[in-house]
Amino acid sequence: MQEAAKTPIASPPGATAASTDSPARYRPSPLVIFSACLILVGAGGPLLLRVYFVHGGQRLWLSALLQISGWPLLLPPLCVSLFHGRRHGIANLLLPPRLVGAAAVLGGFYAVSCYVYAMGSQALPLSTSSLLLATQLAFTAVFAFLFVGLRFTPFSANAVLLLTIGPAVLRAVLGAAGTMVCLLGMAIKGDFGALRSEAASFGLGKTNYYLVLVWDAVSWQLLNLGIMGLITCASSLLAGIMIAVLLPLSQILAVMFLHEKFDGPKGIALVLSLWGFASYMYGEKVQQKKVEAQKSELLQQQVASKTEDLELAAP
Ligand SMILES: Nc1ncnc2[nH]cnc12
Repeated sequence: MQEAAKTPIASPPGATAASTDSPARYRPSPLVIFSACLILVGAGGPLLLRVYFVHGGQRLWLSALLQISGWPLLLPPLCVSLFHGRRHGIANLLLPPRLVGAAAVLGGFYAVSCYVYAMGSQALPLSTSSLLLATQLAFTAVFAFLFVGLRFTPFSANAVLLLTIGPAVLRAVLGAAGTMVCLLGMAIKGDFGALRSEAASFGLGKTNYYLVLVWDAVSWQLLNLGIMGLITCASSLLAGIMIAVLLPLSQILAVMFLHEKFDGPKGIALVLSLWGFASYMYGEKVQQKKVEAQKSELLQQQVASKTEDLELAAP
């Protein structure tokens, strides 16, 4: 998308390469569409976390764990990728230990950030905590501006190829490290002992208590998988935009399932986020048209110079 437009040498793996002789049209790749859908389905993560608190849940480390612990869901597709990639040599599939170490440290910070998000979700209505989630876009935009103005070289193109497997591995490492921190926090705070009594007194019943926990963990994982997919296949900016799009969706879900009020400021936030999304899409279209126009101009110049050469060479 936007970052891809700045990288004329290689497109990100998920971008549908437009051939030079096809009409100038941008089509998001199936992977990009799939990742965007995962983010929309992942809206269930913040919703179910709020359901947990609204109906009597109180354990903060447990709710941080829910946001992280779905990472084993990545293992089956990861094993399939590794199995398919084995003919390129197992050494090529292993990530450098320093990178794995860095992901593990980040996993620790991730656990703390999930704990803080859980505090927000406990104290605030879903529509307000979603508003905070959407502010990620501002940070993403700044970091995308700082780091992603880089052009693709053969080395970074190779890195993109490696990264098609890398993010899933890194996410699993991040999740495993974060899970350890949350389990430790749960043990210290006595969450394991409190689980049974919390389930027994849960407003929606014992079975629903466990269902809420399981589906919340799954939803958060889908949300984060979608975010990672968009970052890898399109751009971090588009990922940020999609997270911001979760805002109106969360507001609608909050009104429907949690009977939250829909007041003026929330309406303004909703209009602004939809406007921002539309503006991004429009900008993408304009940018893509410019790139395609440059491409076809270049093609015409090449054809003209070839014709000239042929005319000169003719007897
Ligand atoms: N991507 C994310 N954003 C905010 N909170 C989260 N908790 C788990 N994943 C999260």
